[in-house]
Amino acid sequence: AQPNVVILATGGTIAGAGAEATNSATYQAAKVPVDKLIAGVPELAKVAAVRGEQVFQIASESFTNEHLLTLGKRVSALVKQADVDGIVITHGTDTLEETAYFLNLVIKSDKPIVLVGSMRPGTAMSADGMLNLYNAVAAAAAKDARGKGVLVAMNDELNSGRDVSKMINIQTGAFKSPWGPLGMIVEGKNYWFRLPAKRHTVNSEFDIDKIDSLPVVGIAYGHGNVADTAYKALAASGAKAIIHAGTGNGSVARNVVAGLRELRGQGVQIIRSSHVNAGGFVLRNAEQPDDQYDWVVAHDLNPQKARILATVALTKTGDSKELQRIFWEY
Ligand SMILES: NC(=O)C[C@H](N)C(=O)O
Repeated sequence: AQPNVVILATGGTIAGAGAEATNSATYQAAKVPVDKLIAGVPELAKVAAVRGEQVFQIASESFTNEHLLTLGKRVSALVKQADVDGIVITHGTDTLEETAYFLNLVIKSDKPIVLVGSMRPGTAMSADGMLNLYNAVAAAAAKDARGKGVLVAMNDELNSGRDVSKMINIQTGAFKSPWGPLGMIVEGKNYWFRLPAKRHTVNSEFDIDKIDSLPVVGIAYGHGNVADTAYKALAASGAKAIIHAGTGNGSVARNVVAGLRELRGQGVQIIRSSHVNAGGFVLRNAEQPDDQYDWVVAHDLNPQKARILATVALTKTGDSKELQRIFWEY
């Protein structure tokens, strides 16, 4: 019998439509329903018995914590079913890396969960959605994709949902991992080269079935001439942790240090990340005395991924040492 793959559709450009075939960048996201997406790629039937569910129909920049919870709980329920072998999630590309990492942390299953999007709407010349969707379904249907954590299948690559990030906003090769892809997918066949080193899915201490709300975690950007205004505003509006999207090695401007120490004194967790493009790697006690200030470093996670991990971790602990352990391990 064929493997059963469920496609959970959430919107994005892969469900987008533009006025003309020349509109590769000017179009409306989240227009085409999942049944039409599936009907558009009849070859899917060759690799799996596919059925679709429309979970949301939104552009991914509008994803909220509530969307993450709803989607996560649906994925968790489906992977427990004996008649489901793999899950594909169609998703806008803007926050795809966040949702992929979230699911990688909270879904207790080794069944393949594969996120996919496209950079061009289906109405455009050289639209990339059809092939990406075909490859994502083929990847999710394959036994060899099990146990590798949540995956992203785009542009012939299989990337870890933990590492992958949208690196450019136009080209189809937009998704890259700073540490390289796990494998390639060509003509619907997976070729693996490496495995994730960090804890995920079945080896994670987090479980979506036990999470019913997520705390607010904010991100503030480090740059020249910066003040502590944004950090303080985030804390005042209820953020339990603030990700410092820092310069370089998560460095913190002289003008901001005192404000962050004050916020930490009030109980807000301060997490140093970096906004350098090729993947920041923030070292503890380098640039700033984290032990002394009781701050946390985000390791190699970019600011938006650090937000996801902090949000999930804070459902279990408010202890900064525990948070730091979690940032090393996931
Ligand atoms: N390429 C895309 O999917 C971009 C779109 N803004 C989205 O994230 O929904």
